[in-house]
Amino acid sequence: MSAIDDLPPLREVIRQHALSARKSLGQNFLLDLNLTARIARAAAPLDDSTIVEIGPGPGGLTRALLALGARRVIAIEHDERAIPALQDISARYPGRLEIVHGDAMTFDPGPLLAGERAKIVANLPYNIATQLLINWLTTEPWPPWYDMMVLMFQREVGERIVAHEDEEAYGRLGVLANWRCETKILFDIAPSAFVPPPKVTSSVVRLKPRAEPLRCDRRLLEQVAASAFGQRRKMLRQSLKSLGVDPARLAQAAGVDATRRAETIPISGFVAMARELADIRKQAE
Ligand SMILES: C[S@@+](CC[C@H](N)C(=O)[O-])C[C@H]1O[C@@H](n2cnc3c(N)ncnc32)[C@H](O)[C@@H]1O
Repeated sequence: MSAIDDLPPLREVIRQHALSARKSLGQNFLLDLNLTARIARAAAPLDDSTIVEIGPGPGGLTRALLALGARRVIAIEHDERAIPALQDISARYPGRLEIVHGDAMTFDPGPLLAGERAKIVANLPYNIATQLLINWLTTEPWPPWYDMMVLMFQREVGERIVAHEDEEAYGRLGVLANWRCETKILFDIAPSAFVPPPKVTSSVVRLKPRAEPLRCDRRLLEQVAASAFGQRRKMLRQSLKSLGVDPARLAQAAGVDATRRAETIPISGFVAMARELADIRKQAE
């Protein structure tokens, strides 16, 4: 019997449903239910909450979320082989698990949530993890439909998500993530905890949406960050040329030193430049 419920151990579930891991689906399963419970607890309080889980696979994290009290779990899984295993979990927790056989890249949970607040919790498939996060971070309107995200990434991606100015991992992802959310790496998980083990260590990251991020146009902020970090070793007066405006004028109007490099500019500096870019482009119309 497992630590968290009276369902069969995950190794048995995997054998029973012939769920041999597929690399193309980013499948690295977590079989230790104490670890999945630790991830689920990071999204506390779970009582009364609705969880959107991406990629439940054989259901280790799903079981932890339900056993720890999540009122409703909407689980989106691409691999049809996992659906019967998830149906067994649903039978153990009647009315609390909704299984969606679909692609998280295109699935919109809006209609299922019908205005209900939710949290996103997932051990993400690494091949699409960053793109999924960007999709959630660029959701409009803001504040978004979720109150919290607790997500597992390769540690290198986790470091980019939480990075601020003057840190090596600081880049476009850090600007976007920390502009809109408070971010934190909670703990690491060693490759040996997974079946099959990935090549690198994983990190569990929590992101809490800011109610009022510094005001600017999200698309322009992304453009400025992409342009500045596209040539991260160059001064802004060079790297911002791709925006099609005078970089020195833009930086000066934003109160930013154009001889500095992208990696030294705080998020407030990028926001200021995005706002000035909007003004300069409007004047040019
Ligand atoms: C890293 S595994 C995690 C499995 C399970 N949650 C665990 O912790 O053991 C990623 C899961 O995402 C699923 N997946 C991959 N691509 C997907 C997609 N586009 N949409 C939904 N699920 C996907 C995989 O089939 C797999 O079950």
